[in-house]
Amino acid sequence: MGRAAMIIGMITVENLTKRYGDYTAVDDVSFVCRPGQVTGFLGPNGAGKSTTMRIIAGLTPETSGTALVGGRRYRDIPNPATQVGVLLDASAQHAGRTGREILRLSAMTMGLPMRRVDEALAMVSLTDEESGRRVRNYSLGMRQRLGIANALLGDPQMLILDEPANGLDPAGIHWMRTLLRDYADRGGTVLLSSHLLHEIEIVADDIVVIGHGRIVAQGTKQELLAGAGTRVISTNDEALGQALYEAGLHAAPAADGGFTVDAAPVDVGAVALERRIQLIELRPGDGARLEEMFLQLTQRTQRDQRPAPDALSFGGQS
Ligand SMILES: Nc1ncnc2c1ncn2[C@@H]1O[C@H](COP(=O)(O)OP(=O)(O)OP(=O)(O)O)[C@@H](O)[C@H]1O
Repeated sequence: MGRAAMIIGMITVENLTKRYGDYTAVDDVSFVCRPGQVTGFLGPNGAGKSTTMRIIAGLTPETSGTALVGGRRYRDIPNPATQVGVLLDASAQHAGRTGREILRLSAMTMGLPMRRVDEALAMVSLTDEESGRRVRNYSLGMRQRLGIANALLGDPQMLILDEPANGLDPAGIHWMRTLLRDYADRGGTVLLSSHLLHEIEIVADDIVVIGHGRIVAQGTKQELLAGAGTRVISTNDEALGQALYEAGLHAAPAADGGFTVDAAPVDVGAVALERRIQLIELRPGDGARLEEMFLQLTQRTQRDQRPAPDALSFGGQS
């Protein structure tokens, strides 16, 4: 494949840095979002997700580095909304207009036929009655749906969504996941941010974790979860802990009983078998370590300290 074919539909962020005075909001960030994949952009509040996405969407100038969509800077793309759909702040939509008016204006700006407005409204399940109401009377969930409709209006190849699940109820969140999965399965590229690990874990193929402006982990979901070791619970955890220790395996007690062990399930099972310890549960770890890392990151953020990036580096390449 030639370089031109490779970059179609890719979002490429390279050594991106954004400083506000002395404060570095985004610090040498690099990652790639690929067609057919949902890339989850995960980080606690204030980590730099929105700033990175605003730079990608051409709304905030970078201090250094590059952010390209389909090989070009956003502001160099003619009629960009037909290439990349963006939802950054659902509450920023004009409160005095109706949902339908907002979409009609966008369609006109993009030179799209008005039937796209109905198609986009149908895609996000906003009824005629709802789309005829003024946005100031919308719930946050309805604003998110309208924002997603706006992002999808130009039938773009790429989507950039900042915390789109905010304000959605469980059914709404399920609906959005299905929509994003289908969109990616049809070859679309999705960059999706969230401050909730669980939300990202369910829908994303690739995960980029950011804290204090820096990437602290990135890779495919499998890669990041593969490092999660083995979860084991037995009828005699005291004996199991001793046996694992003697076998030279590092085992950390888990909050809900048993251990998370830095080894493959087959090795943990072998130790238990040798000591005739009955197991109740033996399975690959479920991202506990990713969760632990993310929790540390969140706690550090709340204490407003800078983390030592090395102490947090995890799994795949960073
Ligand atoms: N215009 C600005 N001037 C000064 N500092 C800013 C500006 N915009 C963002 N910041 C700071 O940059 C940091 C990153 O903010 P950003 O909004 O990108 O984080 P985030 O990961 O999107 O968080 P959240 O989940 O809370 O939206 C924050 O500390 C924020 O206060």
